[in-house]
Amino acid sequence: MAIYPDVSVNQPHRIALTAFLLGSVMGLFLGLIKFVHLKAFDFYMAALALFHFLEYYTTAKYNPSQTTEDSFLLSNGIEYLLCHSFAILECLLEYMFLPHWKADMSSLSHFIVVSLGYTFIIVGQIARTMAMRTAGQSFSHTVRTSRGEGHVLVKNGIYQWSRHPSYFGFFWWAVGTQMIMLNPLSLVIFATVLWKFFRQRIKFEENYLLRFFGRDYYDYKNSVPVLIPFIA
Ligand SMILES: C[S@@+](CC[C@H](N)C(=O)[O-])C[C@H]1O[C@@H](n2cnc3c(N)ncnc32)[C@H](O)[C@@H]1O
Repeated sequence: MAIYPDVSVNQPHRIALTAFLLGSVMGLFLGLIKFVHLKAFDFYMAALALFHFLEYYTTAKYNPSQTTEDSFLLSNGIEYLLCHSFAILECLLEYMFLPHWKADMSSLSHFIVVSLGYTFIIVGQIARTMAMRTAGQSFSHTVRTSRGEGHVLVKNGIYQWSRHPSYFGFFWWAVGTQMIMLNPLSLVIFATVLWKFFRQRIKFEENYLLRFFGRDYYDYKNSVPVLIPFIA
């Protein structure tokens, strides 16, 4: 088993450039927070850059042999790209036409939604990163259809609380990003698209987990929830 990521699928100049660009986006938007009115948009861009950086970093640290340039998860499908593009557009257009509504934190309802949003982002990111760390070699960005070397059933750590903690984290993180920006349309779109995606993915993934681990996975599945609403 390789200790370091395979350099042929982790070309150093590309990894360095991608990490540099993600760090620059994060630094730029965090640096601008002091000077802009719509601070939530800056936090969103910084959270997005941090999320993609951590996808690669955590894979490289805890599952090095399976790390590739795709571990940044920047090519995460057209729907993912469309959702984030729509969210940026919605945020900026609503701000253009309703600047006071968008950045108004004096109303109690805005305050509650935004505070919950930041909580979801933090909890979601921590859950996602902890899941990748705990699962280690058992984690893979694509669902395994055959049991690979080093793939063991993980039930410890954060997997005691949710049986799909990285999906739980991703879902709540994404919902939180739309809540902090007070993006009503994108909130509905993100929640619906991700809910459908994870419901189908969990069904598919669990079919294989039951084949790999049999009764052990069956018992685990029946005792630990997912913690995404209405996904049993
Ligand atoms: C993207 S990871 C997601 C893991 C898990 N669904 C989660 O949300 O943390 C997908 C891979 O994890 C593996 N996997 C999922 N749950 C697992 C568990 N409890 N133990 C070991 N492998 C697991 C699946 O076989 C699949 O190849």
